[in-house]
Amino acid sequence: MQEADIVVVGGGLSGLYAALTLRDAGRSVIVLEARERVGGLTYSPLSKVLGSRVDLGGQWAAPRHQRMSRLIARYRVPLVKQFIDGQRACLQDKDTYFGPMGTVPGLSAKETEEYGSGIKRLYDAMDGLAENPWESQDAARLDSMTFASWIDQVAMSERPRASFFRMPGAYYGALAEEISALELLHKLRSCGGPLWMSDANEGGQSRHMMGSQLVSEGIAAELGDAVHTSSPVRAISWSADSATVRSDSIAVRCKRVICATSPAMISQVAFDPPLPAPRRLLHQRFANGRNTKAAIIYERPFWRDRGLNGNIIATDGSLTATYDLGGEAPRYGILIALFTGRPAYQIDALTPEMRRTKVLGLLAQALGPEATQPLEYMDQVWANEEWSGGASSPFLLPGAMTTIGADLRSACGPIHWAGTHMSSEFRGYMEGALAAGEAAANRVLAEK
Ligand SMILES: Cc1cc2nc3c(=O)[nH]c(=O)nc-3n(C[C@H](O)[C@H](O)[C@H](O)COP(=O)(O)OP(=O)(O)OC[C@H]3O[C@@H](n4cnc5c(N)ncnc54)[C@H](O)[C@@H]3O)c2cc1C
Repeated sequence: MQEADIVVVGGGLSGLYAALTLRDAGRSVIVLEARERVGGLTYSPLSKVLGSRVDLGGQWAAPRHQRMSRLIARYRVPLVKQFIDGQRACLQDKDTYFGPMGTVPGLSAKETEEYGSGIKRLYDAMDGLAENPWESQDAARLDSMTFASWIDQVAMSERPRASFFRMPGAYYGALAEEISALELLHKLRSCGGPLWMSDANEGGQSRHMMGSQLVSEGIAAELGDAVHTSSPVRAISWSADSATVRSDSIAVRCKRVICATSPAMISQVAFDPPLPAPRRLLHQRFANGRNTKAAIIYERPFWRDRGLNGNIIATDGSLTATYDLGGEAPRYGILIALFTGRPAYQIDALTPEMRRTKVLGLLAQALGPEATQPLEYMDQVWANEEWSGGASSPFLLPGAMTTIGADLRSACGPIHWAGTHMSSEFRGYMEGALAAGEAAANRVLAEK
């Protein structure tokens, strides 16, 4: 049996950053990661055509994401300004509309005005929340409804209303019909609000990495042989001040444990004694959403010839969005396509070959027939991933935040919690994962 001060369960960004923080403070740490790779929801396979990495998980990181920005610089991860010169396309059934970024091409002036009023209502609701959302004046009411019920209170016609329904999917993979309104509003607030989050000019989508997994790999390299991959944790036995963590490859006795996986994954670990009821109930009330991402490489960015910037959205719910990742002067055409929330349910039901045909068909509707002839196509269905069970971020169901949300960060004896869903800033994002990892490490360090 090995020994360490702290065992971290999960080698995603949150667990790795917790381990780095503890190691830098002089503690001995062991990280146990189930997959054969580190990075969790940051996953950047090699593109054979590009000869470099492409991201099928987290990717955009703005300067406001301070921890992430420091690590990007530290590990020299390629960072590219989002290309947005030209018009975006919007799919509506068989039709395609074109217009400037920041607008929804094809919406009438009345629909655009209704959408704007809805956004104002959303910001008013977000701004009224307390830092601990369960302490907000309106907490009980907002937590008693799904975001779909919240939308019902705003007078909007069909298409602006549908845009609001897609919001939880776009940002967290969730359906409006399942996520607590309080949870969604708090998540959006913690991430800077939807207007900033989706702003590809100056905001949350203004810069993207080409290889976000390089950050996780960089931290893992610093931690060296303290990181064990292919080592899924199956059991944790614990007392007031120590624990033994058993994975498929190793058993470690330690003083503290930080669990940095999604709650759905933690529920598969056998705890002895069992976790206290509030904690178990909390884990059961976190759901995972759906998020499927494709990367498509072309000989050249042919859409730019027609004044298009490669950004496609859809008011018919066929896809969430596509983006041109080539930057200013690309050698190849590089697109990524996102299917999140309800569009992911549709695409995930297809075979890999049918998925490819479907994605290329949608691209061709907006960009022209050349879109059906890529040099390379890759995709990742996150719902099929054994050690994630969905993406892009665990979210709470109605009623949970106001009843057991206050237990979110409490330790259970020697067991502490991390993961992006635990963060009070940029919750659901890579920056949130780092912040939650750092906070968990600091809570451990603050103990005697
Ligand atoms: C398609 C997609 C697009 C995204 N886009 C963005 C974006 O542009 N910008 C952004 O900031 N964020 C984005 N995100 C979200 C971001 O990637 C995540 O919030 C972040 O990476 C989560 O990190 P984490 O460490 O909290 O969790 P995870 O990455 O889920 O890490 C948990 C780790 O625990 C491991 N594990 C699970 N069970 C066990 C076990 N029993 N034993 C040992 N290990 C276990 C898992 O294998 C995993 O490695 C995106 C996510 C996806 C999927």
